[in-house]
Amino acid sequence: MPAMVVIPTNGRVTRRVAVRKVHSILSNRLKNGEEQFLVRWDTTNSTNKPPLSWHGLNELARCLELVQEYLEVRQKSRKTLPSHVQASKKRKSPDSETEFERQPSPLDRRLEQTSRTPSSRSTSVSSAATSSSAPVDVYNGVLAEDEHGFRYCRSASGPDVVEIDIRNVPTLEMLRTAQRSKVENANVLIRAEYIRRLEKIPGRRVSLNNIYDASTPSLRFRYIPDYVLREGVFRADPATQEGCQECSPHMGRDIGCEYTKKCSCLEYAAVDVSRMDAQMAKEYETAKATGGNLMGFPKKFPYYAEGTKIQRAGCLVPFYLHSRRPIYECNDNCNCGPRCRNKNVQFGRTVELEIFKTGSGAGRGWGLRCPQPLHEGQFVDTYRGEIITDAEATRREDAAHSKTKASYLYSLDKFAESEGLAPEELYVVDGEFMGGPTKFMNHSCEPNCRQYTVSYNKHDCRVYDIAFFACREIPAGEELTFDYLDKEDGEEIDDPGEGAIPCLCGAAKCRKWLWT
Ligand SMILES: C[S@@+](CC[C@H](N)C(=O)[O-])C[C@H]1O[C@@H](n2cnc3c(N)ncnc32)[C@H](O)[C@@H]1O
Repeated sequence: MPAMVVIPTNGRVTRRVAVRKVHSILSNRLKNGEEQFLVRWDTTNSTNKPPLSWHGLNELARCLELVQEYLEVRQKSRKTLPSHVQASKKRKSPDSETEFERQPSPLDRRLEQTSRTPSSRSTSVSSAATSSSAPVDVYNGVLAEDEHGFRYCRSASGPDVVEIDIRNVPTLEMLRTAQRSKVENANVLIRAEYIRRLEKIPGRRVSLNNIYDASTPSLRFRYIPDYVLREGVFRADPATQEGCQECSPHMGRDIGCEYTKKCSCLEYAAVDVSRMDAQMAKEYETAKATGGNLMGFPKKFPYYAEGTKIQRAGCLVPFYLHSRRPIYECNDNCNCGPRCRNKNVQFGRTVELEIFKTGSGAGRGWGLRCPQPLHEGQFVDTYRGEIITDAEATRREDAAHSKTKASYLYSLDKFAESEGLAPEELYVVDGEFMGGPTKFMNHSCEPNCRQYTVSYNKHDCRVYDIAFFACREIPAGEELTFDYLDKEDGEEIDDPGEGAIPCLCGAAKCRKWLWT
């Protein structure tokens, strides 16, 4: 059942609009001091006269996404409006549409004229406005309520209906009014809604900070705790998720599976040559040369244990930090217990994060930072999103017509070479429309974080986690960045390609372009 739709506001009753019937928002105005938005309603047939009606923010509380999209377009078009539409700079932000000098377009004049003659009928414009001064509230329809009590506008015609052709909307008059009408309350509500959603993210607090303008990141973006698998994407059968069985069942944060040398989760982990005697080192060299089994050799554990270097507990050890080796964590099927120190990323984020506006001077849009200092090797968060096929990723990239799209796409290609996977067999994570706060991590040519492959199932070479770790000590409040290119030192770098985005990371060794 839908939530209650009638809410009392200042003694009045407000009905929410039927969100699913809303097509888009086309304009804004102030009426009696209230910020209102012109809603275009969906129709079953294509028509040049779809129903349109003006509604206040109380009624639109459930379609703030559309209000935000409209405001973004309005903001962009403000810069490109012809001068005769732009507000005179001499006048100071009038609060009401009656406060500025009007220069009605022919259509506006007609609307105005017909609204004064209720009985007149016109093929394109008619009106039932009872007062000549009353602004028109509904076009091409009449207000109605659906079966749940939500308000909408349905198509109607007749002498009482003001008609308008959608091709003329917004009219010049509407554009002028819109440009001069404040939208402060809308911006405040949009920001509050975004913060409400951030508060629902599991784990430590994620906050929003923008000292530069009234904008808020898109409400279209959905925060999700785990990957969303799209068509044609499959995870390996959970039965293949082998757990280590020969490890002791009481592994804790201070001791881990590697001491048994039999941990099958660490089977593919890096071998720790420093813990071998001469005999074992010889056997290891032979096994390596002949492709033999490396089980039984001591393995390098990815994370520092509790109690050894207390400051660094859970941080990546330098060997992993400075390599591109995948990290294999223990999983639910392991014998080692829930607190095994070889479990870290799977417990999720443990640091606070802040999404912040970098400012027009910086030019990187929104960014991410941590209000507390981070240690070298400390886990920050994973990258989340929809997992799509390689073909779907190509389709989305082509449809986007912009290099920006590529910066949200991560190919899960870590095991492509070792497992002989063809490019078209690979999956891609798209974090543009749904994901986590790491969506806001910008690129730097001298980054303070790096992305690592973390797997919980060595038999699934196509679905694994991408986890960000601090690659050096990071002071509180420093922007968290990583290198979008992520090449090995000395590895050849391709040309950035046509339409490449200039890099604004500001690093001394900046490569000047964003390789997306
Ligand atoms: C994954 S998003 C990061 C969040 C983004 N800044 C935002 O406001 O939503 C990647 C996009 O951010 C911008 N960006 C990231 N790093 C940048 C950099 N070093 N210089 C310029 N733009 C950058 C580019 O537009 C890029 O396509």
